[in-house]
Parts: sequence; structure tokens; C-alpha cells
Amino acid sequence: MASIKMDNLGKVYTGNVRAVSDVNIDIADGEMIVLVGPSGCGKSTLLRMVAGLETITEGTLKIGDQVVNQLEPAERDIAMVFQNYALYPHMTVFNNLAYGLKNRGFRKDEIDRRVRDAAAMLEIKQFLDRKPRQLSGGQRQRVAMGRALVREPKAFLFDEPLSNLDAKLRVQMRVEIRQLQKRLGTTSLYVTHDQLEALTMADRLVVLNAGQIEQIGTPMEVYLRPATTFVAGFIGSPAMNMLPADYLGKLVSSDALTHLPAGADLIGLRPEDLSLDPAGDDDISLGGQLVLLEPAGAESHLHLSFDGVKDTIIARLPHVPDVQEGRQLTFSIKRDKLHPFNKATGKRVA
Ligand SMILES: Nc1ncnc2c1ncn2[C@@H]1O[C@H](COP(=O)(O)OP(=O)(O)OP(=O)(O)O)[C@@H](O)[C@H]1O
Repeated sequence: MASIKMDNLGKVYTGNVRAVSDVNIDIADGEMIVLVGPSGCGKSTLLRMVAGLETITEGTLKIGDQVVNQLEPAERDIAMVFQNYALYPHMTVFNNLAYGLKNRGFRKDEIDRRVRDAAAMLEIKQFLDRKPRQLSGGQRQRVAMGRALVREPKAFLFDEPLSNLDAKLRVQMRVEIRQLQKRLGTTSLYVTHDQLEALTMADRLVVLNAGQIEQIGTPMEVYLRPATTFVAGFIGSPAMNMLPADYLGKLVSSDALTHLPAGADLIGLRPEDLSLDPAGDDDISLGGQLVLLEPAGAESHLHLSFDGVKDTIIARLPHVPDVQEGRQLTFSIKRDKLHPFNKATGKRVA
């Protein structure tokens, strides 16, 4: 496989529509990078620029040591895996795998070797004579990857491959793709709007907003230290609560927030960091009224209101507490779990 290097990549569509700005990403050989962001943030545009399906209007794209800005998709040696597997229903698995190679004029013995090698790697050798409909969803996904693999590409691109699947199959496929990717060491760029998919699959994830990178990091780096209020709101579920610092200061004892850095006028609290345990020395406590209790089996979401704040705050507990709606509850949170931001810049304050 190969590395991929994006230097100041940008895209302006005809009609002066800017879709991507100043994107710098280095994907190491064998690394899985997940691009995540809301609808319209430019994920597909960026992926298609790497694939060669959209022109690059700014910056440089390298695959391995080669600048590929001007190369046709077929010359870039990159495989794309789509949503619906795009398998040919009337062909056997063998022929599905062989099809692209036949079209490119490979010799029969070379096709045979590549198909059998890929089938062995993907553990689908026993299915080579079956039609796609005789396979489970997971096996079909493997055939789809196999079809890309036989081309021996330099990298894999995934464009929301799981978005059409029901919740259970989605989880199964997520695991399947990630295991394959790790085992085969494929350099991969994976696009999704699903933050859970991004967190679970990525070596590193790239959060994109309005065509620009908000943050790049390992899933835990991004979760534990979101660089901007956008990332804080996008990664994590339920989303991080945000309170103005001066208001939070009124809810808690006056010296509880003195350790916060200068300029931190907006404070983020993750729902899962709020606890009903009594506050210890390093904790702060805040009381609110329980307006709604949502039990969700193994966990529960508690919606709390505070005098003078229009938004409710959500706490996520790893159990369903035996409390009545309408009651006053006191929550504690560790001081080092407060996320300080500056409202005007939207950035984390160090
Ligand atoms: N061919 C085009 N011409 C002009 N503008 C376009 C074109 N394709 C996309 N755009 C615009 O570029 C921006 C980014 O679109 P893109 O499809 O890359 O977003 P996305 O993050 O993949 O969204 P989604 O998750 O909804 O697919 C959007 O504002 C979109 O309207």
C-alpha cells in the first residue's frame, strides 16, 4: 500500500461555490483515517478529489511519492468501496472478483491467482461458486472489498459504505471492515456522518466543518480534548452541555471555577461526567430540577433545568435511578472534566 499526503487542498466548484479549504492530512501507510462531519461539510468532495472524480482546484495531492493532481482515476491505483456493495447479482463470487481484471485485459492465470489470493485473505474461498444472494450481508461486504483488493490498489476509499443498512447489520459490518483493514494493512480514507462509526473505526479521525478541518486526532484525543465548540457538540452522545461560565459560577460555589484559564467564558460538561455521587474535594456540585427521565435500558438520560437557563442540561447515568420527575437533584462533576472554551473564537482555551 502507500501513504497519501494532502497539502493545502481546496475545491471551488464552478459558480464560485467553495466546498473545501486548506486541508492538510497525512495518511500513513496502513492507516485508517475517518473523515466525519455534518451533511454538506465537504466530505464527499474531498474523497472524490482523492479518487480523481473531482478536479483539485488548490493544493497538492500525493499518493506515495507521486503528485497525482493531474492523473485520471484509473491511473491513481485507488479502490473505492460504495454503499450498496455494487455486486453483479447474476455472476458468481469468482466472476464478481474477476470482472474488473478481465476488463483490464489481465491474463487468465494472473486473474486466477489474484482472485484466489484475495479470497484466501478474506476467507471467502468456499463461496467462490455462489451468487451474491446466497451470501450474508457480511460475506457480501467481503466480496465487495475483495473486488477492490484484486486490483492490488495503493489505498482504499470508503464513501459512507454502511449508511443504507439497518442498525444491527451496521454494527456487524463496521467490525468486519475494521478487522479486515487492520489485518490487510490497507491505507484507508473512510467518510461518514456518523460520529460513533468515526470513533470506533478510526486510527485517527478528521472532523470537518464547512469545508475546513476543525480537528485531527485519535478518537480518544478528540473525545477527551475537543479543540472547538463544534467538535465538542459533534463528537459524543448525547452532545456535550455548554454553559456560560458566569452562569455556571452562580450555580456552584464561588471558588469552584477559579482554576479555569483566562478567556474561558463557555464551559462544556459531558453528560456522562455528571454523577449523582456526593461531591468530593476535587469535584464541584450543581443542583437542578429533573424535568424528564429517559430510561434506556442499561443507561438513562436525565434532563435538568436550572433557574435562569433556557436550555436543559443532560446527564447520562450508567443505570436508571429511582427518582421522580420534578424533584431537585444534586450532581457532581470533577473539576478536570470541565471543558473551557472561548465563545467568540469557538476554540478551546488551553
Ligand atoms: N457539483 C457541485 N457543484 C457545486 N457545488 C457542489 C457540487 N457538489 C457539491 N457541492 C457543494 O459543496 C458542498 C460540499 O458538498 P459535499 O457533497 O462534499 O458534502 P458532504 O459532507 O459529503 O455532504 P453529505 O454528507 O450530505 O453527502 C455543499 O455545499 C454542496 O452543496
